[in-house]
Amino acid sequence: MTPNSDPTVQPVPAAVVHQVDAADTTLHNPQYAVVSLGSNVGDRLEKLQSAIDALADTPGLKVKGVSPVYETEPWGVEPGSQPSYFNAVVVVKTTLPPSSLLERGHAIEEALERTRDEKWGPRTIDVDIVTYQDVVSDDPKLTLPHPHAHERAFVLVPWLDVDPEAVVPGRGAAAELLARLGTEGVTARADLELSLPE
Ligand SMILES: Nc1ncnc2c1ncn2[C@@H]1O[C@H](COP(=O)(O)OP(=O)(O)OP(=O)(O)O)[C@@H](O)[C@H]1O
Ligand SMILES: Nc1nc2c(c(=O)[nH]1)N=C(CO)CN2
Repeated sequence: MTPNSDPTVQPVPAAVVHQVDAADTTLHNPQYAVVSLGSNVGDRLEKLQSAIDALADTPGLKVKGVSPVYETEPWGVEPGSQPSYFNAVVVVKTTLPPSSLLERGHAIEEALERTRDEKWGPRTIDVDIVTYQDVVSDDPKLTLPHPHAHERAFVLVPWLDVDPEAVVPGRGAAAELLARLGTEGVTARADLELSLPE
């Protein structure tokens, strides 16, 4: 039988071949992203762990590293106006594009009953995309790197624990940025631990 003589075999349209090839490239080309987690309402450690577990349950995403836990003074608000945060940083390897990773972050925030009452208000959980590879974008829906990452010691300190060579694209080495900022208000909670899901 010649290749095209079987009447049950339909030719695959070129557009579909192209899409499948593109998807295949993505599947074989996972990207690294850095995600910052913060909680200052409820059982803060449990919220961070639930967010990590939910990230690990995401198809197309593997959690590669989880930082230690830090207790941090609320940044960007009146001192004493909010409870302290627990913060951590997670490194993930993913085939999800940045927009889908953001959507997943929002879904995790919703599942953990995050409310959005005020800018930088207290929250059960905050899931921020710090970097997605070395992508730079000023889209307000997803700004990359995160527009405040370079000025937040509560992001840079745990990030440097999991990646001492970390770089904020367009801003420079995280270690140098942190040296300028200082680590005041960021305290290691060595008595607490987050686990990397199996
Ligand atoms: N890198 C990013 N990571 C997460 N959200 C982002 C990012 N860039 C832009 N956004 C947008 O910011 C919007 C507001 O996010 P959110 O309510 O979590 O802000 P916030 O946590 O109060 O402040 P901040 O973003 O300064 O930490 C989101 O709906 C999202 O579309
Ligand atoms: N210490 C600390 N301060 C914050 C945090 C946070 O996660 N930790 N998140 C904010 C909004 O995303 C605003 N301020």
